[in-house]
Amino acid sequence: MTAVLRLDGVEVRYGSTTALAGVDLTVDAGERVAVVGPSGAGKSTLLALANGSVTPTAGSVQVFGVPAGQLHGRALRRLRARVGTVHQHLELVDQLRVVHNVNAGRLSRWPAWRAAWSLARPQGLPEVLEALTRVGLADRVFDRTDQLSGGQQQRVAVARLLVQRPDLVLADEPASALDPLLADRVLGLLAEPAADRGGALVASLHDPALALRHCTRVVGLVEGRVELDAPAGRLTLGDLADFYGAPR
Ligand SMILES: Nc1ncnc2c1ncn2[C@@H]1O[C@H](COP(=O)(O)OP(=O)(O)OP(=O)(O)O)[C@@H](O)[C@H]1O
Repeated sequence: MTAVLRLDGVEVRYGSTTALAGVDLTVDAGERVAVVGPSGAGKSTLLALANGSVTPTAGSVQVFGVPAGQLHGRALRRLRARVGTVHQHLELVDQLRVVHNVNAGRLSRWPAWRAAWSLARPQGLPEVLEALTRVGLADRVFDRTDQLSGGQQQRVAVARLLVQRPDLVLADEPASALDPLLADRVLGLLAEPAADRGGALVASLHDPALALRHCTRVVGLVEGRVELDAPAGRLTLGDLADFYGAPR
């Protein structure tokens, strides 16, 4: 079986900073992986490798069996359509209405004329409304995105991913601005491709309880190295507190 994501001996350096050092990690279909670790441990860098926005200084990264970073043209677009990211900084266009930001999730599947036409007359509205309903924002579809709160904008980014329908979901702190009920709802949505379509979820999560509730596996990074890799079912909140070195 081809792994959804495979990192072999990966190192990433930004100038004199080593963000990841000798990381080996294989994520198989159906897995929901929580990436945990202190601030600066390399979690975002790991996710960025998986969507090709960062290339390794050493080692190799394969996504669905294909070397990421070595693709061009149609093959690259095909891979990008299968990988959906909820970025830590969301990457929404503030001045656009919510509908346009959600539709951005499927631009790679649309011809250029349809994408351009959609700015004047939004295309595929039923699917956009369905995605927004699932994140609890159906009533904000035509609002300007910068009029939404931080947590609402985070849910727009999740709705954008839902209309994309990716197989591999990469989520960088996707619930950081959400209340506990919404956080659970959003994690459930992000886990669907892993549960239903043979995809996978890799999510950076600072909340250990969310990680244990929604993920099948926990990978812990410390200073760019994998220091913990265990099935979520074998870990307790106390284990994760120990991992972070928190007093219990
Ligand atoms: N573009 C960059 N240029 C220089 N250094 C960077 C860059 N991106 C990340 N780093 C450094 O790489 C290391 C890992 O950063 P990364 O963002 O992957 O950590 P993180 O675990 O996601 O942190 P956080 O939990 O605070 O988001 C840090 O020391 C960071 O300062």
